[in-house]
Amino acid sequence: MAEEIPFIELSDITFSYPEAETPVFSGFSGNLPGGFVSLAGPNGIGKSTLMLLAAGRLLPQKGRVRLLGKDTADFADEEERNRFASFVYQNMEFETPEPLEAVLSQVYSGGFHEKKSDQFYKDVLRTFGLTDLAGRSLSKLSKGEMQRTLLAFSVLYGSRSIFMDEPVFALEDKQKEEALEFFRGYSRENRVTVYVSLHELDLTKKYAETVLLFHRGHTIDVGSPAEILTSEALEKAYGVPAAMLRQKEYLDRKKLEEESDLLKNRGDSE
Ligand SMILES: Nc1ncnc2c1ncn2[C@@H]1O[C@H](COP(=O)(O)OP(=O)(O)OP(=O)(O)O)[C@@H](O)[C@H]1O
Repeated sequence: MAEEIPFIELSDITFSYPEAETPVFSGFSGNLPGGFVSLAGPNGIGKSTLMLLAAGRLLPQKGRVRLLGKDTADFADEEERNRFASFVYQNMEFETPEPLEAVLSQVYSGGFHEKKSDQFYKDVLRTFGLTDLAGRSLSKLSKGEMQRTLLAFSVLYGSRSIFMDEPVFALEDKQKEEALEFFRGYSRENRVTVYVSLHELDLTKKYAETVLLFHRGHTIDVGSPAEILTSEALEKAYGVPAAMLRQKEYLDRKKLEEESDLLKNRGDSE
């Protein structure tokens, strides 16, 4: 039987940000699975960096990263890289005055879905609550509306995998659940791997097929949420009693909101 290719294969990678004192990863190796996968673990442990490396947005200084068997250093161009993976960053802004509907349809028509259908397009807009915003200029969207737009972009674009860094923190609770439910179904039905970093463990428990729990010293526990997210493992990973994790989630959410406000204010004053 042919051996199955791991979704992500990290071989002895070392990665440091410019001018950082310590590398985020040093001589790290491991295979990570596909499916609908949530990344959990303390702040600054390397969840975003791992996704950026896997999606070919960053390259390691040493070692190799393979995504679906392809060395991320060997993408012929941006188009090939985007065909393999799209990336939803934590804070993205668009200054274009174009209406949402025009940009969404450009993303769909210029994207990688082989068969395009009006019904699918409409369903995506409806799922993310964008139908009534179709005429709104992208630069006039609220934070939550922008996050819903980015989620729709990632689905309409049709890459073989989607990486998303804290993509739902500004949404209302019901919208978060609807979005994650949709991505789980989309991932299964279309065999598209979706990696999502989420600071809310309850959402990971409810929706993820697989969780990656990052520990200091770069071990990553991999398995189903029920297997991995035990009180003992969480206390070890986060270094706080499991009962305090809700308070931590609240603080993480505040931090994400503050960072995003800071960025917006900076953009507004420029
Ligand atoms: N652009 C950058 N320049 C320098 N250092 C960075 C940069 N981005 C991240 N880092 C550092 O790299 C380390 C890993 O960061 P990363 O963002 O991957 O962690 P994370 O687990 O996603 O954290 P969080 O949960 O807070 O988003 C941290 O020490 C962080 O401060």
